[in-house]
Amino acid sequence: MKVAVLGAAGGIGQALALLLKTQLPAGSALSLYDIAPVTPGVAVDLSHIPTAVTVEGFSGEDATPALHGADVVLISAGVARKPGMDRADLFNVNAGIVRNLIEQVASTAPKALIGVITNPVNTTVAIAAEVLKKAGVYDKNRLFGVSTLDIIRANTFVAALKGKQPNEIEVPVVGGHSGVTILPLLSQVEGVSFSEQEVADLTKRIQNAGTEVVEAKAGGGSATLSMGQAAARFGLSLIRALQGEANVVECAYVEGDGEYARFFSQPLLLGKNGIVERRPLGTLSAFEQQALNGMLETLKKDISQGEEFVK
Ligand SMILES: NC(=O)C1=CN([C@@H]2O[C@H](COP(=O)(O)OP(=O)(O)OC[C@H]3O[C@@H](n4cnc5c(N)ncnc54)[C@H](O)[C@@H]3O)[C@@H](O)[C@H]2O)C=CC1
Ligand SMILES: O=C([O-])CC(=O)C(=O)O
Repeated sequence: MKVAVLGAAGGIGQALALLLKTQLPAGSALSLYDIAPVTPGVAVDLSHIPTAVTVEGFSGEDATPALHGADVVLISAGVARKPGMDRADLFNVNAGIVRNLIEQVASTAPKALIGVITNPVNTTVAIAAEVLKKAGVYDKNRLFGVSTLDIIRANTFVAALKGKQPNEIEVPVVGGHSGVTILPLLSQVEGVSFSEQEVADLTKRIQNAGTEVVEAKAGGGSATLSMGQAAARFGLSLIRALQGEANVVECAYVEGDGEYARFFSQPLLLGKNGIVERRPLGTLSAFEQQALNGMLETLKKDISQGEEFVK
């Protein structure tokens, strides 16, 4: 299996590359690309770690040398937030970067499973879909917005509140990946229950967790290490599914049946061709139903901004 990371010299990219170098199955290939000239050096650095995963690094304007034969492409290229900014403020710079990189994926690795990390995810995934469509290679079962960070944060916060081990907790998080569009389904977490106040407070903390990191880093960027971990979890799940493992389920932001919005994060059964089954959201509490209704206008606006950008 070959995994390409685009944006590999950045904060997320380097953390992700390290985790993939140490956790991909033996015999895998890791291919790193970033516009930054340091990228081949990042690959040389990683290549000294004794695992059976080969590493190559490419820099400059052309991503295609990194993409040949890629089974999975994870994209974190672009700019990150500073305090006072919203994820949507990244659109002006990141929309063009994602369009350009997806055009190269479309021409070089059209069958790859693509995970978009670059913000604003609610919009960049719509851009990616439209670019792939224009190129005639769009398959909605192969394109994912990576929202795994919301899930691992939710697991951490719930475990801490309830005195559980973080690995015992799995919170489905649905919707999108910014502000009110992030909706943790706390009513579905097994083995714990919450007061109304706890639900309100936890939901708000999970929705604002990105901003919590941006403010704590005080102008030095946004979440990189936790996002590296989240992207590694998601990328490794894609690889396990591609290799035929059964029952690999992850939430991600994908095109579905449009019941709520064209793109929506929901639990997905993954397989050798990407999404095998979009799982229903299940029973929602009154709080969750209200939050779901309340997010749709924002989410739809974010999506149409991406669609319009490519038109
Ligand atoms: N989906 C999610 O949950 C999360 C998404 N993010 C987003 O991920 C993105 C990256 O964040 P960081 O790694 O912290 O930023 P960073 O600034 O540390 O790294 C970004 C990398 O992208 C590269 N880059 C810029 N333009 C490029 C281009 N045209 N082609 C190739 N590479 C290019 C830069 O050289 C840099 O190495 C941001 O948009 C951020 O908002 C961040 C955290 C969570
Ligand atoms: O908040 C940001 O800008 C980065 C991000 O998406 C997150 O940490 O969830």
